[in-house]
Amino acid sequence: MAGTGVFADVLDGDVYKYYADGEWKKSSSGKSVAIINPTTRKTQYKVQACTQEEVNKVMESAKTAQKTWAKTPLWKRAELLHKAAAILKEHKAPIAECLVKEIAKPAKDAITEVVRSGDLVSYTAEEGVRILGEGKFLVSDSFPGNERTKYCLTSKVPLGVILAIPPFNYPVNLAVSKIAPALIAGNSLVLKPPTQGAVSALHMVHCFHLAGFPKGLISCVTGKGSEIGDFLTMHPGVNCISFTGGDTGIAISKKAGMIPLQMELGGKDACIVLEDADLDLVAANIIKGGFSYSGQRCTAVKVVLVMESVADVLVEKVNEKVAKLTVGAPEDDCDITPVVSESSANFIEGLVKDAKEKGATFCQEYKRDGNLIWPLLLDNVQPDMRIAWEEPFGPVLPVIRINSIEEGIHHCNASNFGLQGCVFTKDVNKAILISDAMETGTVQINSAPARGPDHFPFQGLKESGIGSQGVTNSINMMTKIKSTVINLPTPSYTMG
Ligand SMILES: NC(=O)C1=CN([C@@H]2O[C@H](COP(=O)(O)OP(=O)(O)OC[C@H]3O[C@@H](n4cnc5c(N)ncnc54)[C@H](OP(=O)(O)O)[C@@H]3O)[C@@H](O)[C@H]2O)C=CC1
Ligand SMILES: O=C(O)[C@H](O)COP(=O)(O)O
Repeated sequence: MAGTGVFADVLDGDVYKYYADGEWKKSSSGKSVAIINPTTRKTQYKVQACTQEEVNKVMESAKTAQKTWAKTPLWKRAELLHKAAAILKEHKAPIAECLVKEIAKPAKDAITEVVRSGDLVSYTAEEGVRILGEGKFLVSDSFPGNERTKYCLTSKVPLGVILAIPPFNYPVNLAVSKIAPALIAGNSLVLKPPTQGAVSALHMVHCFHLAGFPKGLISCVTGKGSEIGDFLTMHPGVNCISFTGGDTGIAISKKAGMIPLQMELGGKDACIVLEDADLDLVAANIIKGGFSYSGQRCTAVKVVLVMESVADVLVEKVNEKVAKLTVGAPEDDCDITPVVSESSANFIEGLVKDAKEKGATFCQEYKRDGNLIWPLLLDNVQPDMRIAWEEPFGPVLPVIRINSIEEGIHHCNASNFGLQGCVFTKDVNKAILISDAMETGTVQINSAPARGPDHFPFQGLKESGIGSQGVTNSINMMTKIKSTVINLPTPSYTMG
């Protein structure tokens, strides 16, 4: 159970502690931040509201710990990560329990998130050993005007202190996707978990603690992003920020100093459906892509662009499946569970009302109880409706009927976002042309968008992000190239 057994140290009375210098601590602020259970809408947990002074101390320890960690052999760093991964998986049940309570993730998906996270940590350890164990050897005579007098040796070196800020929807997985590459590459890491999801993240951090990482190498400071966020992201001790979330990331990019940024932001992933598509496959993917975790995935299908000639049949097939979705509590493993907060539910409702006023066809009756919103397909959505462009982050999916492929591509590319998209057709040649024309970081052919498997490159164009993640890209992003050049007094040619 959360906060008990091996996790007892994390809890003090009814407030979870923060993690600094290898210890669980109470904040000197004497204040806490409440985490509201999206289902009961009552306070479920409380976390420390850390102070700026505490953040300063964490940054200092992170800097000191990193210097020693960078001198720790790569195989030893990998060994500790494998240990943490095993502990994480062993304790999947209490961590999943937190995910259910603080972000209303369906019970089975919560377990999957923790197991997937353990696998990600192990995979990163292995990948790190491979790619960080290799460098480059260059010789000078390949560049015009040079003799073979210079040998250049390159290797990848750590950046220093990495600040990781994940969002509420995958507070464990999107935290370890930053922690593991940072650590294997020889960096230290400061985690600022999302408030909704903080307790799951604290339990995950405890698994790293139990694995025996050096003091100060990993820290976790809690508090509202709106209160300590700027102080963290503009802190001079931070050498790199890896952020996943919404528009906040755009503001951070403008404020951060001259440091590498990895930004994974919002999306409006389009699903383009051609006349020749297998409509049963499309309907199944729209359900999985649009409604899993109640649409609260950056990679959720967020607009369907279907050719008019097959639209009626597709909408009917999707509606049949929507009717079968179970709606209710995450503890009961329902398909559709309450969205993360009341303000999120209100925002979604605003989009629905706007679509109603402007004449969208409601395939189901709009129904809401607290934060629980029943799945809703909106047909005949027009470009003047907000839902055609905005990201609901909820179980409401717009369908726009199109008369040409160009119209579909135009709608996709007119979006401010450019995360992923998908196209359904049996004609692979058309699929490739459409994929090339779509201004998104990834296009899936005949499947819904997805970030996983976690070693695939994952990146957004435009307002969807900066840089690329996925295990290998994240390790590379959290390192820089260091060159050593050996200058010879006379040219030397191999076997010369
Ligand atoms: N492209 C991708 O890979 C993904 C993108 N997302 C996107 O994330 C959004 C949903 O997640 P959500 O958690 O609501 O996103 P937010 O942008 O609201 O929050 C993300 C994180 O930023 C923190 N934060 C808030 N304000 C600041 C600040 N001023 N400085 C620093 N950090 C701050 C939050 O903390 P706190 O909770 O305390 O406010 C949280 O940890 C959606 O737009 C979704 O598309 C989600 C998953 C993957
Ligand atoms: O927030 C998200 O959407 C996650 O990054 C999704 O991961 P997945 O597409 O692999 O479920």
